[in-house]
Amino acid sequence: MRRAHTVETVRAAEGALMARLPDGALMARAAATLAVVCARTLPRVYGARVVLLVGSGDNGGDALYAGADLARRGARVSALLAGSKTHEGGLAALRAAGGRAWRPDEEPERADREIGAADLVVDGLVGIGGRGGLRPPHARLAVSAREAGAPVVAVDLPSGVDADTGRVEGEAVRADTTVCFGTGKPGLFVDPGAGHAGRVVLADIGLGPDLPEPVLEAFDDGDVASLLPGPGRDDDKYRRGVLGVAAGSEAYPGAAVLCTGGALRTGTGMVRYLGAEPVASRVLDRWPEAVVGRADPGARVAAWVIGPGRGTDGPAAEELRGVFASGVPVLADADALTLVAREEADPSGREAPTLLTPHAGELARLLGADRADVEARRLEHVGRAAERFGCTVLLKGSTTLVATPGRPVAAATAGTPLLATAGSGDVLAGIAGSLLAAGLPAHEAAVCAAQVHGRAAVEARQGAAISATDLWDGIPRAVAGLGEDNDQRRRR
Ligand SMILES: NC(=O)C1=CN([C@@H]2O[C@H](COP(=O)(O)OP(=O)(O)OC[C@H]3O[C@@H](n4cnc5c(N)ncnc54)[C@H](O)[C@@H]3O)[C@@H](O)[C@H]2O)[C@@H](O)CC1
Ligand SMILES: [K+]
Repeated sequence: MRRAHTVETVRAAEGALMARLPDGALMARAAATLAVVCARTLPRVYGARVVLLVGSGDNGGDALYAGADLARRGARVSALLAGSKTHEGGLAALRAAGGRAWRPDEEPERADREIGAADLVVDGLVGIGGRGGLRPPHARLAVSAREAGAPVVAVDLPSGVDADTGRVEGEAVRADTTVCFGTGKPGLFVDPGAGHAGRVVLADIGLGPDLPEPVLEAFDDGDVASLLPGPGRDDDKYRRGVLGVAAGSEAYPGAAVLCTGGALRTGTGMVRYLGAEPVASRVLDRWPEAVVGRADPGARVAAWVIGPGRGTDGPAAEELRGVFASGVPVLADADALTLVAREEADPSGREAPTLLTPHAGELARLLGADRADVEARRLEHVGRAAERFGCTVLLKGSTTLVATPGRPVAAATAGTPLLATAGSGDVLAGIAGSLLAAGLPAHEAAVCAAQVHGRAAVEARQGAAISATDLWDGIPRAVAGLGEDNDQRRRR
């Protein structure tokens, strides 16, 4: 699992470490790893054309020292000095190694040409000292780098991405690889920043002992595989968990079928679908293995999923209050979230695990915030919702975030735009509900479900457009794929 810290904590940790080390030692460590990654990106270092985009801070310094290393190994290195000043030591090292340096604001077309002809572009415009959208000439260089065919390696984070939030105002560099120093930055794992970072490589510069708890943890397939419950030899269907599904209504029967399918395909012991006819029969027609019964918040289940397509009328609100009053884990989605936003039901006093799964619009309503604000600062808003309702909140989107009070926010890294399709959220609710019923804590159930859901979309159609029902087939393949990865890891 990769960890991320805010700029403030990174600066504090760097300060503490630097006080114990000789001057320049930390930057030398950073630049050495950066040079190794750059060299690996090139088919051959000798003779390669490397363009460094250099801003006025230490991020530019890292790029210059790494460029000097590549120049010593025979690369033709050119540094475009975009800032009002330049890291002196780095510039001297580059020149001593035979690299060139010049100012692109004086000859912008020449800069475009040089970037266009490069074998590798290194983005050292701004790092954690960046504030707001990129200013000229940085912005123009970011665009040229994006349009050039060469791979782009970003230093610490892609310039133009806000390190703490992932926000992008205006232009930003699009990297193929980001080499981040000491620890991840949240903006590398939260969209839109995550979409600019490419592959994230962590360079250990010895910051570990000086770092506090992270603000964010990014979960990949291996992390999720080790958390997923497998069916044990002695398990029967009750031990694997009975999930109560209170979803769907006459107007929206599909939600009931989709959610039940999501749960069954994840491997839940048994689904009890609780709702009226004709929806119950529709569920049974598609999933004969489900057990159906009338709506009953007192039904004996290990966990509940409530809300998708269920409606927001008086009986729906009463049912939700009844389910919240039960002592078992509850996942509330869709219409249930509307009822919570209207204060017709309140999960905040619950002691059993509780998971709310809003998209940005629903989260905005839950917090009385603006949707565009939620989209722009997802990390902050998901954390705020978790505090407000005293439970776990999963914010859907291209990077799914999961917040639980007192814990680092989790990011699931398997998001895909393929999931932006009607009914996909109902399937997610079923997957997460199944994991709650199997006994996973809400935080783990949520992040595992998001990862499985993302992989299921990719598995289902190998990149082609999908509909929500395709996800059913993708789920077992996704779970099996995660397990394989884990087995391989164990064998190594
Ligand atoms: N502090 C340390 O110990 C280490 C720092 N390192 C590097 O140092 C970086 C941080 O260095 P700095 O604090 O000098 O900051 P940066 O190099 O990230 O950027 C600061 C400079 O960029 C300019 N700038 C800010 N926002 C801008 C914008 N939107 N458009 C154009 N210019 C803008 C500022 O005027 C300032 O001159 C890290 O990201 C990392 O790359 C590494 O060398 C590892 C060690
Ligand atoms: K950068």
